[in-house]
Amino acid sequence: MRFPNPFKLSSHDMAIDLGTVNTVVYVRGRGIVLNEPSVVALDVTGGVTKVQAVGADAKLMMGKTPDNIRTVRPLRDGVIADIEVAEQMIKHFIDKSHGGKGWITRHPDVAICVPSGSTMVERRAIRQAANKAGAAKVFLIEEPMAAAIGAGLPVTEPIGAMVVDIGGGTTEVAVLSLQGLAYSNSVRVGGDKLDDAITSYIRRKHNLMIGESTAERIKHEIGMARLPSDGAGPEMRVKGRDLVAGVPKEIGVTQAEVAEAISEPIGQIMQAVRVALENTEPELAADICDQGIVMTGGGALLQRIDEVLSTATGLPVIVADNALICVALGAGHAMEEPGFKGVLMAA
Ligand SMILES: Nc1ncnc2c1ncn2[C@@H]1O[C@H](COP(=O)(O)OP(=O)(O)OP(=O)(O)O)[C@@H](O)[C@H]1O
Repeated sequence: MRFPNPFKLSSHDMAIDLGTVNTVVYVRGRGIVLNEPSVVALDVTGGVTKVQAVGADAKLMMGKTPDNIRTVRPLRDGVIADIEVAEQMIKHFIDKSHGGKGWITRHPDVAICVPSGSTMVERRAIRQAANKAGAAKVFLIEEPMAAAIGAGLPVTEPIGAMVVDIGGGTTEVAVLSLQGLAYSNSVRVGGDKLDDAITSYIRRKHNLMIGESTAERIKHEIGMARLPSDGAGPEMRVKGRDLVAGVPKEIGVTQAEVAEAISEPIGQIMQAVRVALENTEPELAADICDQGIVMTGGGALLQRIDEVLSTATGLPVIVADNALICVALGAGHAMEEPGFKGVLMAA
């Protein structure tokens, strides 16, 4: 097993949070250099598959492509679902992070974040994809550990800390102490499940079919983890296809409806945290009682989710600064700082 020696590392070395929804890249000495959707658009004309666009450009095409173009998200639930497309995406992002030129003259060492609940097979797939994309050495770091380092928690000390990282595909709940995971649980419920719940609710209640991007926009604009205290809350105009008449239609959706729609997946996330607390050793539980719970990931930005978690657990809850990039920041610091080297796993 070899860990990256910080004195030998070159400025090409990087940490990648390869997320289900977003990929964030940290380059040694430069910090976060890229934050783009994990989406690839493929041109499949005449049986030959070519990459048409990656990242933000590909996301713009989602749900709007002609027959010969397919948009693909190569990760599902935090792990690789389509290895060939994932490789192309990683290669594109590595290349772009170095300005699109020259990096290939010195292959970088790469630290990649993996869900704590991922299997050996899933981890091997990530390592292979990174190697084929041009990485020299690949190190893995568990997402909750990276999130905790990125959030500035005292992971090297004998103090228990709890992190709840709500991503697009998974929610990671972990208790950390002394650079290790004392408890971890990864449930395959995250922002995507909230979007799906909004889509099904609007289909059922309003007979309107909406696209993935519209569901996500509704969540960002008026999504709330609990029913608004002032009645139905604000309304958003939403467009889609009427399932009965088969024509485009616009309706109004209220904040209370969205809160009702997402209540089930929110409940599943709360349940995962309760299970984690039940399984935490008493001394660590005492520390968590003092320090509270830190939330990271894009899902932590859902309005009032911190309040819901605090009510469900009776503990103080803090949403980390930079919640969306915490994992990549933490993985980057783990590569750069010798004090954290114990958290990197040789893949
Ligand atoms: N303001 C917001 N309100 C609600 N949800 C949000 C907000 N901002 C981002 N999100 C959601 O956060 C999710 C993306 O978070 P993040 O980038 O942490 O996930 P990821 O790393 O791609 O996923 P995973 O860790 O599961 O692989 C998306 O579902 C997105 O819709």
